Amino acid sequence: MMPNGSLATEPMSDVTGDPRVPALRHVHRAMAELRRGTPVLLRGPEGCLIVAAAETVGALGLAELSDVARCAPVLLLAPARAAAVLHRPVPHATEDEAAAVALRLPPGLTAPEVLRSLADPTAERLLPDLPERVAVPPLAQAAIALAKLGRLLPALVAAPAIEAAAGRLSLLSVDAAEVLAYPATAATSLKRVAEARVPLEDAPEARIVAFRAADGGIEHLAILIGTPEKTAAEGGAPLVRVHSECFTGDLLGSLRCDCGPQLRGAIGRMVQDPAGGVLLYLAQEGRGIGLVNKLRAYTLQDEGLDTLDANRALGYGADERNFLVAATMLRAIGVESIRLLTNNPDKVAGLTACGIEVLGREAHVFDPNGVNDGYLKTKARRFGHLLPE
Ligand SMILES: Nc1nc2c(ncn2[C@@H]2O[C@H](COP(=O)(O)OP(=O)(O)OP(=O)(O)O)[C@@H](O)[C@H]2O)c(=O)[nH]1
Ligand SMILES: [Zn+2]
Repeated sequence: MMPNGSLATEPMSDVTGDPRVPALRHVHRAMAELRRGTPVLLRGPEGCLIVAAAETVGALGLAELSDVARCAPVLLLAPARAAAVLHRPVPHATEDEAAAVALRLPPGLTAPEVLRSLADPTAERLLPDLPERVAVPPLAQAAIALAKLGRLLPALVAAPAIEAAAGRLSLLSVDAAEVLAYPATAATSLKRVAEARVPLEDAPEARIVAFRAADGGIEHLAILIGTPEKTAAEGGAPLVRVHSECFTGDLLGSLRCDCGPQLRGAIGRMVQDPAGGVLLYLAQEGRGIGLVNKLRAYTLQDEGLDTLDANRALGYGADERNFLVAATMLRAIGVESIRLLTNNPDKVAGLTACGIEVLGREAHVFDPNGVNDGYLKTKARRFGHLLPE
């Protein structure tokens, strides 16, 4: 603590020569390349794979990819999306096959709009015939992971490639291992970068501490209510809420979810609690799939899927969040034993696995509002949320 009671902020890691920075930098740049439709070269012991996101790639990116490719490109899809495209289950034998299914792309199917229709279940279906399933190239798992990190649909045009050719076109290359390690590396590199007192309507003494990872990505926030650090220093367990950002619910008051009432309700509970509280506001919108994909998931939910199946139909897992982010922030604040405000047993397990001692769970239930009734029921039925009898 600084003499005035504020938390010391720390210089960014590249200043201090953090060895994690180069790997984080490569992966962060690679995500941005995919997002703007530029191919990226993945390197691994098995060779190189040139990939471009089906959602964003255009004619230029496809031409660059073909220049570098050693053979005709395939389309990599997350298995759940591939099953929908092929109208049949897609069993897998290897780790790469569990992460991705490869489909042959006859020349006419590489038009950007056809690729997008294969990637996106909410897009108009343009494909006349079912594509053929082919062998999954090495590094497919990292390719799918990179698209997900970029909050893109997990669907990529991909081909084994020659590294020198990619270099000639100035295409970015990144180690597949760095991509797979990125979530944990970024989470453990989080540092406090700013702190301010921000009186809130419901909590006049609130403070906000901002955290940034060494990749320079989007910041996560901790809202401190009362004196949770003092409670922790004296051996007590403050109340903690791990809240994943929800633009629609938190800011707009969307009725589709229960996030708004849970956010305000958590602050209200913490103000009343003599131990104080920490509300972690994590930049993991849509359970980690991003706002754009959450909107796509909503479209699928309007067509009859529930919140879990909608995520899967997009090629994402049911919950893509990384609770190491929360654990790292709590440790930085000095709070390692907590009472957790949640109905979600996965949050308790996730934080415990990251070394946080969850001494108790407190329910955080709000009545359905007439629109989110099905969503809340799905959370209880399919995510195992614990609701009072
Ligand atoms: N993908 C997806 N995300 C959603 C949907 N509805 C809400 N979310 C996101 O879910 C996250 C909120 O989840 P949390 O409030 O942490 O809730 P939880 O994991 O259900 O557990 P609790 O702690 O019990 O509330 C936010 O990031 C929302 O944007 C949906 O239909 N699809
Ligand atoms: Zn929400």
